[in-house]
Amino acid sequence: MTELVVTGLSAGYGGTRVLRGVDLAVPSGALAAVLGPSGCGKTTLLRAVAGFLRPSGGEIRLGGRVVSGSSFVLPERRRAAVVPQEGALFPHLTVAGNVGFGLGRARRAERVAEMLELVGLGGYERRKPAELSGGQQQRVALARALAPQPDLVLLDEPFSALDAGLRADLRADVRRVLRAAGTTALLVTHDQDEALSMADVVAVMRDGAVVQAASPGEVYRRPVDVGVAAFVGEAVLLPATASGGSASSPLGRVPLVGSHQGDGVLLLRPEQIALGAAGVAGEVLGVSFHGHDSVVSLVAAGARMTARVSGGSAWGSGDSVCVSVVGSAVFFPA
Ligand SMILES: Nc1ncnc2c1ncn2[C@@H]1O[C@H](COP(=O)(O)OP(=O)(O)OP(=O)(O)O)[C@@H](O)[C@H]1O
Repeated sequence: MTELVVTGLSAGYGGTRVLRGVDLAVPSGALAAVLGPSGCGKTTLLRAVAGFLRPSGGEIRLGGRVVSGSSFVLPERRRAAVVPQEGALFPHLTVAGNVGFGLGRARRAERVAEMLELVGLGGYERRKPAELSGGQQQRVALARALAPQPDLVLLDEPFSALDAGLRADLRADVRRVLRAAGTTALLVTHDQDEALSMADVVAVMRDGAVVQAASPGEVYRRPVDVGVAAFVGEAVLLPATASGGSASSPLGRVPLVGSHQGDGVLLLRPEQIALGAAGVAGEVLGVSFHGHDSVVSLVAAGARMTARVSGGSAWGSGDSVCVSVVGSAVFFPA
């Protein structure tokens, strides 16, 4: 059982502080995605957990053992494996040589075969990395990371170099492989789709701290503030005045999650904005088609917003529409 618990972690480079009190708990066997804008400290957190960086304060526990804090455990003694962005394979070694690198001789061949089977690359043992696609190379990198049976796998934007289709396939595969191995994992990404679709826990970072860590559904539906709301998924933010379980807004009275009083901001998601026969009058500003759905930008009662409608949109620029709200909104007091 390898729970990862990070408490009040501070770290930086030279005199510059990057992590400012990071708190994060990843249950044993869970995958946590660390999501945040460029430069917020995601990779720095991963490097501190791996042991490549000595934190200036706070604590990291791995499976109950302090690896950073009152004592400092060297990276090679942490039983953590890193899967970097790309280019991590030894080019002169075969696939089998890469996966078996660092394994004891006794069970090496058996373990290599087992790992390659797990990542769907049985039969590729003799290939060189240059003879593999980008996605296959990342699978080999994952197989190599898992081969020594680490307690924790650290993935640093492992899909960023791949095209969209391959990325989606590989995400699902990596999730399956990590679950099958029962390994606790930390995935650094700036891709919200990746975080929401893969993770058990999404940790949103901002300015060197975790501002919310919860299940993907919780972070999407109950973001802790407007910043998280706008960063995770698309947000429709409307001025509103709350009284009890509902609020008055440009789209009329909207039911709220919880009870509030006074002025603030309403959060709705584009799929909660319905275009139909009833509601507040609005005008379509533009439509972007995405295959499975379309995003309609519009203005209603002086407020700009976007609606997500399934399939091809029946609307076009300049059309008059009636706008209503589906479900309840999160309210952030001013
Ligand atoms: N080796 C280093 N020396 C000095 N400063 C660094 C070093 N590595 C990163 N930084 C700085 O630390 C801050 C956080 O960097 P980090 O790589 O952790 O961010 P990130 O959230 O992973 O960003 P990205 O999504 O762009 O990879 C940035 O301001 C960066 O410039």
